[in-house]
Amino acid sequence: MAYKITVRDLNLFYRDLQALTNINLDIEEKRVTALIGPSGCGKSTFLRTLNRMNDLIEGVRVEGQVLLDGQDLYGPEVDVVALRKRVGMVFQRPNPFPMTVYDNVAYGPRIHGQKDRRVLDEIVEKSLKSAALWDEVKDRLHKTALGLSGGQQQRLCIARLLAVEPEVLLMDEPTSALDPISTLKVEELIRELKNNYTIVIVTHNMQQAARVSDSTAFFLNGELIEFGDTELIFTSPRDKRTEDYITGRFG
Ligand SMILES: Nc1ncnc2c1ncn2[C@@H]1O[C@H](COP(=O)(O)OP(=O)(O)OP(=O)(O)O)[C@@H](O)[C@H]1O
Repeated sequence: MAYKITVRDLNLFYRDLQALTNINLDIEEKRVTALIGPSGCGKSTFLRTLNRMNDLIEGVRVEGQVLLDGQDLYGPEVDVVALRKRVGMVFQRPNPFPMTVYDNVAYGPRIHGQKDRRVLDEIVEKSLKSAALWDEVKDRLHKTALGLSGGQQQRLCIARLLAVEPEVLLMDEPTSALDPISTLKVEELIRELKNNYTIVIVTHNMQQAARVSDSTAFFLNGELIEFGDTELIFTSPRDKRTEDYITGRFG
């Protein structure tokens, strides 16, 4: 089994508050890993350690190692901009830029120096197709992205990520602001995307974790309580706390 990301003895502090304690976890390549647990248990904090988004928060201190293809993300020579291109992130609320659909998707490639219109056209089409959005927007590429529905906007944000050819997609409750039909579309998309990408998703929705993920990690109070095959976690958890959570006894 190939591991894309390996986390070793990871601790994270927000000043005096320890938000993650001694996390050890291996994330498999081209699989979906779900992070579950009650509010405040550290899921989003952990997700952000995987592309150093926590660097943007004042007072954060990280100990331990996060290896991407064996290379420590927190090493001194790491180029954080290049890292975030390899490990992209989708947020709870879709956040398209106030520009056209086309320009949203072309934004990343342009920043990285791509100017050739034909190449950009190809990237935009390919990314929108990969995000299962092309058919819905091909006739409105040059209209504002803000006119799309919430679900379409979220898939556009995914297309925008795909345009810079990432390897890992981090998704922080990507469907929490969407209606049920848009949610199902994004879930379908996630299952498609894992053929080509390693995906880590935070979700509050147990059914969603069961539907989309291959592995599930259960966090509680900043600790990783249990990690394993999603089916096993949901049918025969080893830890009583995992069982209590997935059966809705708390959280
Ligand atoms: N920017 C921050 N500054 C200080 N403390 C923070 C910050 N972000 C999170 N925390 C704290 O770290 C702990 C973990 O928070 P985190 O947001 O990672 O949990 P979560 O499991 O993602 O929660 P939720 O499901 O509600 O989003 C909480 O105690 C939270 O208050």
